[in-house]
Amino acid sequence: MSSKHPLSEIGILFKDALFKLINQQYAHGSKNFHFNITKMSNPLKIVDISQDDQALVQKQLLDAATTQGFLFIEGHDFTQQEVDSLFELSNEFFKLPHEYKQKFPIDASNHGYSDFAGENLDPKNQKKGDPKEALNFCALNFKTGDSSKPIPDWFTNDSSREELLRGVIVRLYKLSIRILEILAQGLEIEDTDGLKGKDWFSAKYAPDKSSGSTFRLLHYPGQKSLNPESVVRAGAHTDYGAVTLLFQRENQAGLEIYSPVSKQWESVPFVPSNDAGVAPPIVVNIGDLLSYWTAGLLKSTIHRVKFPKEVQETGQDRYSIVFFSHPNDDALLEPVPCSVIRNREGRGANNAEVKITAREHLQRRLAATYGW
Ligand SMILES: O=C(O)CCC(=O)C(=O)O
Ligand SMILES: [Fe+2]
Repeated sequence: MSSKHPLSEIGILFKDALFKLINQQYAHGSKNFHFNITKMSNPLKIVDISQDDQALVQKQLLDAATTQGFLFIEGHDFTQQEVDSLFELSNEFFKLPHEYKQKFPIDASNHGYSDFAGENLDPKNQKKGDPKEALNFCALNFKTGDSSKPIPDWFTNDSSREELLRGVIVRLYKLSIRILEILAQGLEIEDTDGLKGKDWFSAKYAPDKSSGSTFRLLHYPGQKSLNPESVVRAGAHTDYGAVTLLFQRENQAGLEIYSPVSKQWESVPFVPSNDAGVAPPIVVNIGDLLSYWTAGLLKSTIHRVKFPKEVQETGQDRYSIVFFSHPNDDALLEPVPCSVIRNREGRGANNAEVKITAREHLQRRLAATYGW
């Protein structure tokens, strides 16, 4: 278990206070809170990471990461067919008998099947766990895409399922590293001890060393009979890692962010691809660890999943596929050597008295979520 440290405490106190404020507004039915959600517009930037002008990519990515903390990226190399197959796989898995899925219960490392109501992402404000089920793959080796922990044999008994899974896991890891390199360049991190500034974050991402990185399949059943305004499918939370990548599907909306810019809940829509063969833009967000590491410059934005009215009317299930990218467990979260972060004195990892590892950071966040 990690030892507590004052700055993280301050961060948690701040978040608790913010959650409380949000929930007070919620309880009082504040119009601003409920009805200012812009349904069809997209509050997030879409950044094409394959543009020739990489300096522009760096600027756009950094701008999004320091404002909304969420963005879409296009110019990745995932095909529509691949993402369709992945959702098909997830769909089929969740259709398997409940008794089968329960044979792989989620463990203390966050690996395995998390049953309905098994996870409470907002324990301070929500009595019951979220109405969703999930399958987490942890202890991942990114040279092979394998987990060193048991995963349901439904995947491993079929080579096409296993291949698909492994390939996607490795490529999501690589894409997250690419994003971290672009951010490092945008931040103009200095070269240190033979380490290029560009590699400051990614140097702590050895593919075969243990990390908190998690690949996750999620299923939120549709619930036609419920009141959409009152039901939360995934409680308000921030992600724990460095960056998160998320695939979602058309007509299965529900993701919302508490925007640091507008100070309101905003819907994250599904954005279709411009090219039929290419998968839609991927949702990317900054997690707590990277926010801590960058002394709060990059924003780890609170988000949740709800039942928007249209989804409540159709009774659509939501499936999402998420990759939480974390540095190696032993990565020391040392102050980032660049002027824009150095100037943020006394915050996050800039506090010289407080040096924690990525593993310590993760352990305390998981403990809060699952009530360990
Ligand atoms: O399903 C979603 O869109 C959100 C999932 C999420 O935020 C999470 O699992 O951390
Ligand atoms: Fe999340």
